[in-house]
Amino acid sequence: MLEIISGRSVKKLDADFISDRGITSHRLMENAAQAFCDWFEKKYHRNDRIGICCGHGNNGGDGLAIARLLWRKGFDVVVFLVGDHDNASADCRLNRELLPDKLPAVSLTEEDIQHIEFDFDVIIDALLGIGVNRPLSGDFLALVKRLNRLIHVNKIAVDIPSGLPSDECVEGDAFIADITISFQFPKYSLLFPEHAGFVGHLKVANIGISQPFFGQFSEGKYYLQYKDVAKRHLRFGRFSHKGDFGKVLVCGGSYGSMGALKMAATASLRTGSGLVTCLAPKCGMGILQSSLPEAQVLTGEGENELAGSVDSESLSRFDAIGIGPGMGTSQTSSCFLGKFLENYKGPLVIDADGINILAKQPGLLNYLNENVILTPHVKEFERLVGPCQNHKERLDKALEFSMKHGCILILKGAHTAISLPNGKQYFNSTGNKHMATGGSGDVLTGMITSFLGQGYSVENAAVCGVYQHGLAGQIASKNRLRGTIASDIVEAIPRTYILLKID
Ligand SMILES: NC(=O)C1=CN([C@@H]2O[C@H](COP(=O)(O)OP(=O)(O)OC[C@H]3O[C@@H](n4cnc5c(N)ncnc54)[C@H](O)[C@@H]3O)[C@@H](O)[C@H]2O)[C@H](O)CC1
Ligand SMILES: [K+]
Repeated sequence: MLEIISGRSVKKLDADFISDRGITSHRLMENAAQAFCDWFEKKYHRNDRIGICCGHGNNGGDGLAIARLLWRKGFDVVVFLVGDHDNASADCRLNRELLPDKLPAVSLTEEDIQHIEFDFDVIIDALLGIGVNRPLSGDFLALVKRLNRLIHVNKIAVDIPSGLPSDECVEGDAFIADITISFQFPKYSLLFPEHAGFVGHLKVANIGISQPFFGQFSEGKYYLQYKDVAKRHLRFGRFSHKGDFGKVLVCGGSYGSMGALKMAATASLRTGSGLVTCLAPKCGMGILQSSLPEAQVLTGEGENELAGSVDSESLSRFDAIGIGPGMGTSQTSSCFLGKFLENYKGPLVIDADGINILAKQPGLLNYLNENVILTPHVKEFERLVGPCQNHKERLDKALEFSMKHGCILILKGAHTAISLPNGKQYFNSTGNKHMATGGSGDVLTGMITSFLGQGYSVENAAVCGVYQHGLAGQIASKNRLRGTIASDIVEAIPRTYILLKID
């Protein structure tokens, strides 16, 4: 797993790594530049015209090293220098001295920036990195604004788009990148939805700092990787039977919202559950039986919404339960949820209207425990904890909530955050914008419920569910783009197992 550490710890991390390995800071910068160029070379052509904008700190140093390496490989490169290069950082200065004589390097003043022509196919932003300590102004601001106005140019940020602080929300302007190549781990603020428009597509480049080094600086925040997820999966043997794959119950649905329950139940089946039962109001019987013949259907007391109660003995027959999709938030459904929480203490996912009911009846929060996973999207989360000013505050509150109530909280979004009661937070690296479609959350509920039913720990069910849900979204949207619907995500779940090499 990639540790996400704060900007203020990066300098110390670099210094410790350098002294431990007996290398120079220049070498580490060279590694960073090389990692960038290895990626760049695969994507761009020698006849692309490349402008590299370099500040006077180490981010600028990275830019200058990148310019030299690309030039040596035969790329058409021009360097623009901005900032106080008379007082540049040592490695920035050294890389400036190492620039080949023939490589054009132009110092820009605020005045030049307004008039100079930027006729490039690619702009590389190495103006400011994690050392930014104030909003952009002067020549930096002028250049960033100018670059942001350029069209038909591919814009790439080195480490972080210039102007974005590494751990906080931006104030003022920042470089708008199509792609951000962040070194070693994604800087925390690159995961904020407020910054999505600046970051573009996020890639992480390994610059050779080993994981044990990160361990010493751990702040309990991690970016999920393929291999971290694969190893959390349980393996089933040749003689496994459907009982081993778990019996799960998905509860919810109401008149006009039965599709949500159907989606969750189908996702449980596609994730591998041995037996899936739906518990719905009476109006759901025909719909569910005919649209999902593989599932069993139980109906509760209510005609159009879940009503009354189910005794604890009946509930204890299931290995895991998911509750909430499409259930509505009426008084009747709220009473149903209250009685359900009183009677069921096993592995549980609460989603959608289940969460909305908890928000309306905070007394029910007392039923949360270490077996429970909550999966709110941003609006549901704010109903639960109150309005937040920005995503950073949301993430802090999510962790607080999880620690206070002893349950797992999954805050859904572009980099879904899984908060654990032990204070750790995992950030998802899979998924894309095409998953922002009705029913996508119900699919996640079904997947996590399925993993719980298969005997995964709550943490592993949450991690595998979130990661694989994103992967299924990527597969589903590959040839459908904005035409992707939630059922396509369900259909793609089996292929995530192929990618993860898990049968
Ligand atoms: N392990 C790694 O991740 C490595 C990262 N590297 C790169 O180094 C930068 C961080 O470098 P640093 O010198 O600390 O900071 P900056 O380059 O961002 O520049 C700081 C410099 O700029 C001044 N400054 C701050 N804010 C502003 C502003 N708004 N306007 C103008 N000037 C500003 C500040 O006073 C300093 O003088 C990291 O992001 C990576 O790109 C290394 O290459 C090695 C490994
Ligand atoms: K940058």
